[in-house]
Amino acid sequence: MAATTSRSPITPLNSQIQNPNSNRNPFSTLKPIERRRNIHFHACCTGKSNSDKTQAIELQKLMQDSPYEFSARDSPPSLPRPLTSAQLSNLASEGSRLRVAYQGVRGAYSESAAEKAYPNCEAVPCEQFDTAFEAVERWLVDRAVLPIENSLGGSIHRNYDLLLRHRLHIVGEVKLAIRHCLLANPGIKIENLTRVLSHPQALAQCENNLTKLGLVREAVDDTAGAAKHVAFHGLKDAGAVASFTAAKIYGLDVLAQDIQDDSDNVTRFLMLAREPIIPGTDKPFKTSIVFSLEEGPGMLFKALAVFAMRNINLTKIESRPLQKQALQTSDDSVNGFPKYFPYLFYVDFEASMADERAQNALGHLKEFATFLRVLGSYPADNGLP
Ligand SMILES: O=C(O)C(=O)C[C@]1(C(=O)O)C=C[C@@H](O)C=C1
Repeated sequence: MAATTSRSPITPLNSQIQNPNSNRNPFSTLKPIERRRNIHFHACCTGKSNSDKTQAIELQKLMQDSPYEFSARDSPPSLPRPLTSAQLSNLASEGSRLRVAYQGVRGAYSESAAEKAYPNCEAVPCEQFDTAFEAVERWLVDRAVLPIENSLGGSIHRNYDLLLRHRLHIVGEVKLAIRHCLLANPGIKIENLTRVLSHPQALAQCENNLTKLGLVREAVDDTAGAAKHVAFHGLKDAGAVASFTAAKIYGLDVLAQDIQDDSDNVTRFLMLAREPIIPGTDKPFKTSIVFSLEEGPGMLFKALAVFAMRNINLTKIESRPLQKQALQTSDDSVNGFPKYFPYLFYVDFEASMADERAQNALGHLKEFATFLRVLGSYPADNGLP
């Protein structure tokens, strides 16, 4: 995978999570155990070493005792420890174990994506997407792997917004084939089910099949969390849409496999880091940017033309409302409402920032964009999902 450049200390974006004495050195002063802003890390991890395994077994016992999510607040000693300088120097060498944050609990697709992106990594579960971003910013982990779009369900808007709010860099992408199963407690049959729990994206990807089964959908934080909930509560009327792996972890039966509405169900995940990678031209690269434009006829057309005229292929465009911007002046509004809403445009294109065409295109775009940020330039995942 792509190597990082030198790992200079970062300043956390939000002063609430910055130690005032930190002097910008994350090792000397950041205290991850003192949780602020209500950060919850799931304490279980994919233990592979002996000590990790012992820890994982202990945590499993605790989880069995309690049907509720086990969080750092409940047991501070099991919080992920800050990286040591020795670990950091190891990170530069091939095959070292990176700590990679993902959203969800064990058995989530995001965990598989993290392991696909970084094969020897220690996948660190986080309750929310924001937590995963913050875990990287606070040097608790090295990377985050987060879903950004799915071939059936479309964009994961929350992560687009978080990409802008946080200052992490996209350092890679990984595509994962998503094969959903309908899971239930042992002995429960499909006809016993009245409702089904899962992540909203997963429910959307199985929309037609779940409608045919007449099941009421209930949204939860992640697919594996749904499986865990069904198992721990011994639910008889509810199933979960989750992975085969989640069925094994939580001891559920697989009532149906491949229940996604289309067999080609692929989610694209982004790999995020504190430092950007140095873009190359030795292999296919992609670049992700976000920009805003003045309101006016043809502005978006003009913006996209900077790529077309240089023969740069766009692979994705997403628009999101520009939040927290003051509403337009009264001259611009009709009956007290703004005449238009300001938008941000997220664009992915097939070129490296090391490519002169990309540099010229962005130079051109800057001439009339009101805001422009490069989110990352990274090797494209053109392999089989
Ligand atoms: O809930 C999970 O298992 C996740 O990893 C999240 C997620 C998503 O947010 O899109 C990831 C892949 C699938 O598309 C469904 C759910």
